Amino acid sequence: MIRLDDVTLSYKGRTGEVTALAHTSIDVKRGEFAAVVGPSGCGKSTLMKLATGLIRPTKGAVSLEGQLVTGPVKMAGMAFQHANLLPWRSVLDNVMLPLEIVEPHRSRFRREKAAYRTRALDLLGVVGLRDFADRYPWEMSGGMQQRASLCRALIHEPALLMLDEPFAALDAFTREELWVVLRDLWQRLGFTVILVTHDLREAAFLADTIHVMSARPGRIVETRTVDFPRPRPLEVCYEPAFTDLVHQLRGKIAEVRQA
Ligand SMILES: Nc1ncnc2c1ncn2[C@@H]1O[C@H](COP(=O)(O)OP(=O)(O)OP(=O)(O)O)[C@@H](O)[C@H]1O
Repeated sequence: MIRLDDVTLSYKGRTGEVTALAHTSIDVKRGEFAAVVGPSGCGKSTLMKLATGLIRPTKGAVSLEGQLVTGPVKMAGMAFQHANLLPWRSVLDNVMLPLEIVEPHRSRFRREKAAYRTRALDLLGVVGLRDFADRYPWEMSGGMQQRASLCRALIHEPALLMLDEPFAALDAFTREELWVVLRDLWQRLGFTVILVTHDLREAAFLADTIHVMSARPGRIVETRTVDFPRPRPLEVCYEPAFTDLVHQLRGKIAEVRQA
């Protein structure tokens, strides 16, 4: 589905060149849930920008469905640490925003507004916000806003969902609720995910594959397959095998931070 082939990315800053990623290769299969973890500043956000074509690699290649990525990709939905909902639009209108921008929906949106509205309401139903569709973002908690932001990222049915620390600003209980929401959305809709996170438990609970990155210049130093059976209940997080995996990941990150 998406491949980074021996990618290096250097930023040209005022104080010279900064190599954010060096010789990074990653291959995410269609429908796979991949997580990327690593120390602060290791280039996780850079990897997301490369994968969605927002920046071009200095060396190496990025391809999506076998096609070289040369500009911003349309088939990706994105969500970030802050929900960034527009305060003057209702939750429903926020969720429908990409439909007003992304082709081919944009051309159809006016004609088929009722059908799109039904799709948005269905999606809000899946994340438990059906009754809040007419509310405004400032009337909702951070967790509710992040649920709406996930719906907005998925409304145009992207094949690829890119998540950059989407739950980092939430308290521990809300974060776990949102893990379950994301797990259920992914199981129901079958999109491919790349999740960037500092939270090793989050990666271990949600992902099929975890890529561990080294400190700058970032590179993938380890890829782990997570084979806890699905559907995974939250209780899996209290099993010894889960705790062992999280400890091993933590150990690896500590090792590469010191390297
Ligand atoms: N536009 C830019 N110009 C120059 N340097 C940049 C630019 N964007 C990022 N960098 C540098 O590249 C490195 C990687 O940045 P990036 O944001 O990808 O890391 P990150 O792993 O997402 O960080 P964090 O975990 O702290 O969010 C950092 O050292 C950063 O300072």
